[in-house]
Amino acid sequence: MTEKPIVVALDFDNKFKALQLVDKLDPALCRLKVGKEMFTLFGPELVKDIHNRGFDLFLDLKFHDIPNTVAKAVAAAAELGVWMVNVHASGGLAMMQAAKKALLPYGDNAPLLIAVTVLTSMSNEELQLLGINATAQEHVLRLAKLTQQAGLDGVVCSAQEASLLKSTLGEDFKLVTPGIRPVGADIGDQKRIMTPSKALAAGSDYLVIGRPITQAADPLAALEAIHQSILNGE
Ligand SMILES: O=c1ccn([C@@H]2O[C@H](COP(=O)(O)O)[C@@H](O)[C@H]2O)c(=O)[nH]1
Repeated sequence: MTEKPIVVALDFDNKFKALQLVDKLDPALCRLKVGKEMFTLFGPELVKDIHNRGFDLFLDLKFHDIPNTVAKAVAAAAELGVWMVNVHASGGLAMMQAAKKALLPYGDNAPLLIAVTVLTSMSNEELQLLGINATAQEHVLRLAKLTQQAGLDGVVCSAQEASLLKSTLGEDFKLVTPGIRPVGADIGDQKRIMTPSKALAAGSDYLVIGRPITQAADPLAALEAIHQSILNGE
């Protein structure tokens, strides 16, 4: 199992409340993710606040634009010193290659660069509505192969695709899986879900978990219960 597989998704509209939670968490036990909501509201200052508290940060901005623009955005993320950054694989091979190239000057200090395949909130039916005549699993595999061809470090997918991707693309290709729901948790808008321990058993390297922790009455207890469920293999 990857060291510190849990990535807590900080989706808050209030920086004070977010940092109150962060201050209760231990950077030795989890990593953090900041996405579009918090970065739009609070910007690079929030990234500094989180780094100052010793956490690895996944900047989940899912860049999707022409190659030149994405390359510059990814380099800007590297300047912030984040641990991981992402683009949309559907932006295409040239875009992903440009993003990868933009990180070369950062050498060993470059963030991990991954690509979103099919959002975990999407079902086979929604793909059909987009004119994609493939199942989510087939489309994830296609985009993950393209991502690997572009030289990226891994993909965002659902844990439901993890065993297929690990066996096809190899152990080193990182699988970052949102759509994680502990037994009994509210599913919300997620469609392709799995429990934390099953996701790890299926081959997920990192579990992105937001509302089951952040919206819990006691977020720290919720996180500890997830750790325990992993240790127990539940
Ligand atoms: O396919 C994707 C890509 C990103 N996400 C992000 O992960 C978290 C999940 O939060 P929950 O509250 O655990 O549902 C959220 O920040 C999404 O933007 C995703 O869910 N699926």
